[in-house]
Amino acid sequence: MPVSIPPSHILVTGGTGFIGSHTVLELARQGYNVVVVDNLSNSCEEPLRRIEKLAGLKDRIPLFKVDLADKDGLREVFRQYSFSSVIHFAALKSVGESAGKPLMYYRNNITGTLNLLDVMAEFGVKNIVFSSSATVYKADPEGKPFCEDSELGCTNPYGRTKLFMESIIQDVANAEQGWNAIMLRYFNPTGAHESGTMGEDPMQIPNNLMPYMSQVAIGKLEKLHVFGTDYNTRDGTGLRDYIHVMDVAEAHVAALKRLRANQGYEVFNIGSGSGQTVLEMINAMSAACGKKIPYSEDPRRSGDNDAVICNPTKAAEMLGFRVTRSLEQICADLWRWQTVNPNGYEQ
Ligand SMILES: NC(=O)c1ccc[n+]([C@@H]2O[C@H](COP(=O)([O-])OP(=O)(O)OC[C@H]3O[C@@H](n4cnc5c(N)ncnc54)[C@H](O)[C@@H]3O)[C@@H](O)[C@H]2O)c1
Ligand SMILES: O=c1ccn([C@@H]2O[C@H](COP(=O)(O)OP(=O)(O)O[C@H]3O[C@H](CO)[C@@H](O)[C@H](O)[C@H]3O)[C@@H](O)[C@H]2O)c(=O)[nH]1
Repeated sequence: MPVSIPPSHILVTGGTGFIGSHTVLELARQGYNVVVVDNLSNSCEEPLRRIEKLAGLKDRIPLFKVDLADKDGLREVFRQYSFSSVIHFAALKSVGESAGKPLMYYRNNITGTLNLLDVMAEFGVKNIVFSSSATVYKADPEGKPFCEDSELGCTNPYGRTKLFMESIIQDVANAEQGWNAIMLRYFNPTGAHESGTMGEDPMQIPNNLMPYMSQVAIGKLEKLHVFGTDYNTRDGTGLRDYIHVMDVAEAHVAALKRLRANQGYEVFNIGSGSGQTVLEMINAMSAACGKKIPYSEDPRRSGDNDAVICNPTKAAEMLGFRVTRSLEQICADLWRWQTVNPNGYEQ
């Protein structure tokens, strides 16, 4: 009798969140079998229903409502499915909140990652793509683009959890044969899926520029606060490297393929290579939605840097990854998502 081998799956932690859900969509579209683990602390199940429709799936995407703190719950997922790789998005991500609640951030992000790595090792799953961030880089006063070997160092607990998690994964990969680990350091993911059916759905008042701005544009918030006009940039406002969330999703599929090259531990920047100031983003979003976005010029937000730009060369050369979506598309897709879903996934 031939033995039937169960199909292998990709485990996506945090797969109902903003970047996770767009990545699950891209994986499903490319024919991968996906299983999601998420405690739904910052998301809901609805994105999975929308992915199933968009990708034309006949079956539901399995979702385990498990907290990564629950090691037994995680083991049960690994007992039920055979995984070839894990994409690990699940984390708390607010820089400001992390300064006030550092222990919550260290506990959630680091304990969660330790448990995940333990269970992966127990079940012999040794391929991982990890969500890291440009926040791990030490601020550069001249605003030079960051390369993967630029100096590291960050000033907030959230960023430090990312640095620690990178180091933990690197140590595990160095200690034991067979691990392949890819750290993706994203710059500023934003935008939404072009269908207008998926996007970012902040549970509270958004902290980040683009979701805040789109809620101002639709009239849910009164005006945008421009944090600082005296930065060392072309118009004095903060400059960042914004990247379409579907480009970020595609970078994950490229990274999954790269895991097969058995290169051990690798780090890649994921950004466009060019930056826009806050005032330039206001103009781009105003053009997309056809109305003025009211704003006031306010003092700097503590901890912000002048310019944060990516050098994307390594990802282009080794992952074959390049951004294909423009700033105009980022704003148009974000606006479509906001107008079609003024209350996010809540219906
Ligand atoms: N959005 C950005 O600008 C950005 C930039 C750089 C890096 N990142 C990183 O990318 C990842 C995804 O970010 P996002 O913007 O999609 O955030 P998100 O909050 O939308 O998604 C994270 C998901 O993880 C889940 N989660 C959190 N802690 C968990 C736990 N202990 N157990 C199980 N599930 C848990 C949340 O419910 C949520 O669905 C995060 O690791 C974040 O730090 C995000
Ligand atoms: O209401 C707002 C929000 C932001 N900004 C400015 O807009 C720029 C972008 O800010 P934001 O969207 O909050 O992104 P960052 O502070 O660059 O941080 C993001 O990008 C990092 C990677 O570069 C990630 O690690 C963080 O989690 C993610 O929040 C900065 O100059 C802010 O000062 C405003 O002027 N008004």
